[in-house]
Amino acid sequence: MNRVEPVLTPSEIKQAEVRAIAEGISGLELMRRAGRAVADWAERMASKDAHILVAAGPGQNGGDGFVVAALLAQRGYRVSLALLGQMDRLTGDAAEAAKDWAGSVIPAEEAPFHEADVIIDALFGTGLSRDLEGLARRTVERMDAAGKPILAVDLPSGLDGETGQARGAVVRASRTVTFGARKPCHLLMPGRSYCGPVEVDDIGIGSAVLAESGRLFANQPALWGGVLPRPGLDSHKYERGHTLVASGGAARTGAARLAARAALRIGSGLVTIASPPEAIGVNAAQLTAVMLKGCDGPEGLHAILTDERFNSLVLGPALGVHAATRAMVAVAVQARRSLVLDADALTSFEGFGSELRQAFRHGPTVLTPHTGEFSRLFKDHPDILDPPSKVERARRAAAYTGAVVVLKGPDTVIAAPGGRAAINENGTPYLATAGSGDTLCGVIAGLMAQGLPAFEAACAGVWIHAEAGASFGPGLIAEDLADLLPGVLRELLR
Ligand SMILES: NC(=O)C1=CN([C@@H]2O[C@H](COP(=O)(O)OP(=O)(O)OC[C@H]3O[C@@H](n4cnc5c(N)ncnc54)[C@H](OP(=O)(O)O)[C@@H]3O)[C@@H](O)[C@H]2O)[C@@H](O)CC1
Ligand SMILES: Nc1ncnc2c1ncn2[C@@H]1O[C@H](COP(=O)(O)OP(=O)(O)O)[C@@H](O)[C@H]1O
Ligand SMILES: [K+]
Repeated sequence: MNRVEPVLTPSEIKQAEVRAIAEGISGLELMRRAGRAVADWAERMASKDAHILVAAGPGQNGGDGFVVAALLAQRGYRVSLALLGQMDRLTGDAAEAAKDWAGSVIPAEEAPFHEADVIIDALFGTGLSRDLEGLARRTVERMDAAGKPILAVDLPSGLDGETGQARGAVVRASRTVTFGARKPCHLLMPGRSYCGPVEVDDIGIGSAVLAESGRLFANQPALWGGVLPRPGLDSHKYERGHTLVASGGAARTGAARLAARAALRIGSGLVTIASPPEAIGVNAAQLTAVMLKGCDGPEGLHAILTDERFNSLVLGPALGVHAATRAMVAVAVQARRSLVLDADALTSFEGFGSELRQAFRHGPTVLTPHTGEFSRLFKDHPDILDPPSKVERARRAAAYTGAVVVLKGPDTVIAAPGGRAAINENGTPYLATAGSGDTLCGVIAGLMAQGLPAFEAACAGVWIHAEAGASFGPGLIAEDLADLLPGVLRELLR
């Protein structure tokens, strides 16, 4: 299993750079290594007679560009360099690196992007601090419109390194070479879609990066693979947990069954559907290994939960948006079982979001809203909804509720109340299909039933669910997902 991959924000990578410099390497040497890493990748993109155009910006990202230009010229390429800004305004290591470049410097407004075979985008990196306007914006737009292969230095210019949002205009890169660690913009949408494949070059700051990391990670098996449940030789089913999934009324039972089957497939020893009396017949007709119990509203749930063996619950899928659903959540919270809340269990709190303040701090709880549910749930909380970073929004929701928050989408973010967070990236758009979220709830609840802590269960559940979907691809429907889980588990547990 590979190592846990930290993701560093622009300010954290800056700290790591400072730390590395304090430990003895010079800033200029870091810049030279960064430039060399980019030049090596440029060589893989360009034929020997290629014309390579480096677009350098006014800061240290531009400094990297000067190093790349000088190296590629030394290696025999036809290289031109266009500068956004003035040579005599370059500062720090960039001013030093610019001395390596003996060629002419073309003003950015005259950069011949159309004549290049490969463009090196060294306009802006982690230091972009506001929306692009005027010449900076026009330069990014012209570079993009040229339709040439673009190799981005650190990140595609115009992307906000922390949020992954476009700031006015963005370069669409064919490949990106970044330094030390990936930044949030390489994983979050829409940023990820502008980067192309992202190469991380250590440039000698690996240990400094690790020292500055600790709060944000790429969601990969290395993060949670070590705690995945493995039944012992003498395990019996109750040791593998008993998941309870609440079903909706007679016309709304499918979502619960999707969640229940997924919980069973991921390894929960037993799974029971708690069904309203009028839906027992419908549910019974379609269940085999999953068990069934009558459950009439909050009182019914309370009665079932007197059996301590139900250790993990799913509430929400097709449960109905009303006060009774809120009351069922209250019963579940009182019972202090592992709890996954989704869909209607979240939407029922629209306008009642304040009731969630620290509501889940006593028991392991995971909330799995998609963007719409998230906005409804916290509509009276601009402090949670407003931050431009999806990671920050999920973290604030987690801190507010005391639950692990899984903010779903193509770049699902999982955040714990203490600030630990992970970004998922192994999904497929084919997961955008009805009932796929219900299955995810079952996977997470089934993992918690087997003893995984909420954050690890949520991270593992999101990754496994996405991997299952991606392994199927086109034509995927939610019914397929549970039966794809064994294949993913088999690989993970090898
Ligand atoms: N960290 C590391 O380990 C290493 C980092 N390295 C490299 O350093 C890069 C970070 O350098 P950086 O901090 O100088 O930032 P950078 O992206 O060049 O931009 C700042 C410049 O842009 C300007 N500016 C900003 N916004 C603007 C706008 N909207 N429109 C117009 N101008 C705007 C801003 O000017 P000002 O805001 O002062 O007006 C300033 O001049 C990093 O991405 C990596 O490539 C490597 O060399 C080695 C190891
Ligand atoms: N474009 C996408 N790429 C990857 N995963 C996606 C994409 N769109 C949706 N998903 C995933 O599909 C699932 C959809 O869940 P949800 O919106 O709750 O669906 P439903 O309510 O129909 O069950 C989530 O796990 C989400 O992360
Ligand atoms: K760049």
